[in-house]
Amino acid sequence: MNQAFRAASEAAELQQSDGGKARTVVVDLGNESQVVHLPRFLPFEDSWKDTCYVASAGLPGVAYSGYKPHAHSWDDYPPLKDILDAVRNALPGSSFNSLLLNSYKGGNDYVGWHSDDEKLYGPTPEIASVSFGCDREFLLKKKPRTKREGERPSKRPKMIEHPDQHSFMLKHGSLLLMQGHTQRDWFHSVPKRAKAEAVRINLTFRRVLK
Ligand SMILES: O=C(O)CCC(=O)C(=O)O
Ligand SMILES: [Fe+2]
Repeated sequence: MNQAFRAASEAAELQQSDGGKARTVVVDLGNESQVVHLPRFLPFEDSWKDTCYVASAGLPGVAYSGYKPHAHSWDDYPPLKDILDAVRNALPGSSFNSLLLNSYKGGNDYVGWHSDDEKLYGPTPEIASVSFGCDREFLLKKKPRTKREGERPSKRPKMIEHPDQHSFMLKHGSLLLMQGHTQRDWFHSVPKRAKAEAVRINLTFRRVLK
């Protein structure tokens, strides 16, 4: 048995001493070949980093919810750069220069109501959201109406009434674009869903102003 196998099977024994809960399986394939399977090598809760931030060089740092993510370079993640290129091709004229990756390990992972209205995205941020993995619902809810600076009361009755809630099922490979005053006037969220068992990865491409 070579060194790597020995290390793996020792780890397997360790796991098996855990009341058999980890269900490590060591399969002797014969002829000095074997496979060791540790389904719970890392605890499910913290086996994967939940977020990752990628940005072009020279941009100011991003901070949200008291969290200041380290800015990785596009060269660190060539597949993410490829997706950025695909998004740019699909949306000519767009100028995304950063990306926030969120992973949802299952239906208990969620993003509460918020808007991405940080100053560094400017007054009308364009945000392109690409989803992979488990389908999850994405909700939009209109913010309570407050009178904006310099706004005069309108005398004309509103002709078009728009609904103040929307729901989108974001499927694997989908693209959702938030534009205009969506961040100023709307909240969005991805609520918990008991039935969503599989992992979902969401990428939001944004433009950080210099
Ligand atoms: O996961 C999603 O679809 C949305 C994520 C989001 O709202 C965010 O990263 O700000
Ligand atoms: Fe968001």
